[in-house]
Amino acid sequence: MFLDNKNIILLSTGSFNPPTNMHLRMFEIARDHLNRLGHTICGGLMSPTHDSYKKKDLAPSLHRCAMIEQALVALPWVKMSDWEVKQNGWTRTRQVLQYHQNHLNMIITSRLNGAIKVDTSLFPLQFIENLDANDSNQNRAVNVRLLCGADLLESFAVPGLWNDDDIEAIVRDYGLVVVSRSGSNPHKFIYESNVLTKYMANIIVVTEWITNEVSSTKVRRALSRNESVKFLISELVESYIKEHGLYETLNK
Ligand SMILES: Nc1ncnc2c1ncn2[C@@H]1O[C@H](COP(=O)(O)OP(=O)(O)OP(=O)(O)O)[C@@H](O)[C@H]1O
Ligand SMILES: NC(=O)c1ccc[n+]([C@@H]2O[C@H](COP(=O)(O)O)[C@@H](O)[C@H]2O)c1
Ligand SMILES: [Zn+2]
Repeated sequence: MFLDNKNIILLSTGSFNPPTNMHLRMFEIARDHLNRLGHTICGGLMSPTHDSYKKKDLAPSLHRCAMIEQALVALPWVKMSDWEVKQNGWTRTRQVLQYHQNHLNMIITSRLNGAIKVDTSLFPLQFIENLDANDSNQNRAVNVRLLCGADLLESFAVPGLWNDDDIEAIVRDYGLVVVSRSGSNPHKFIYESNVLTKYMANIIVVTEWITNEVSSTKVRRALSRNESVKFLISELVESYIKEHGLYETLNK
């Protein structure tokens, strides 16, 4: 029932419309915290949601993927996964976790057998090299965990947004790493949920003491007003946005 796997890949899902410095910092904050708890962070994944995820002012995934790639130049231990955006429609987060965990298991098995050729590009080279150097099966097992902000956790309570089965499977089979966000109270939220309390051992709450309330919504608003977004998003992402004229006007 409890995830005792120490090797972790952090997977963050979201719109990333556009990716902000806080999306990147979440990975760093989580990695520091989990290292202290004795886990090994083998890598990170950012998985942008499909275009059919109807969200206001959502830029086409082609641009969101390109912006994530630009943002990740500064964070090479995290990779962008375009699997979600390549599907025929929106994919539920449980299935996103499942796909990436299966893919990872396949890589681990194939490296062990040294036989089948599997695409390893989603994961940092260092991680793949470590797999090859490590011949113990036990040490090779890696758990994909969902990395999210506290607002995403709290969205579990929005009626009709998440299947109860999915919530249970996510906390039971994958686990959560939740970064606090001002205005949220993840501990209280866990306490008020029976299923989250049942699996609380699989939920790691990371308090972000250096709070930073940058959000994609605020960045889009600043861009549409022709205000500076310097130090809120990476310079490469900013150049990409300007080059493609993104977020110049917003829907009312
Ligand atoms: N400032 C922040 N603190 C903690 N978590 C954050 C922060 N900004 C984003 N996140 C997390 O990043 C993930 C992706 O979120 P998302 O793409 O919705 O970004 P956002 O900045 O909240 O965008 P939007 O304003 O468009 O909702 C979510 O898990 C969200 O909780
Ligand atoms: N039922 C589900 O699996 C479910 C519901 C709502 C949002 N989500 C995901 O959570 C993320 C939320 O992103 P936003 O905060 O940008 O809306 C997206 O990646 C979305 O696909 C999943
Ligand atoms: Zn959001």
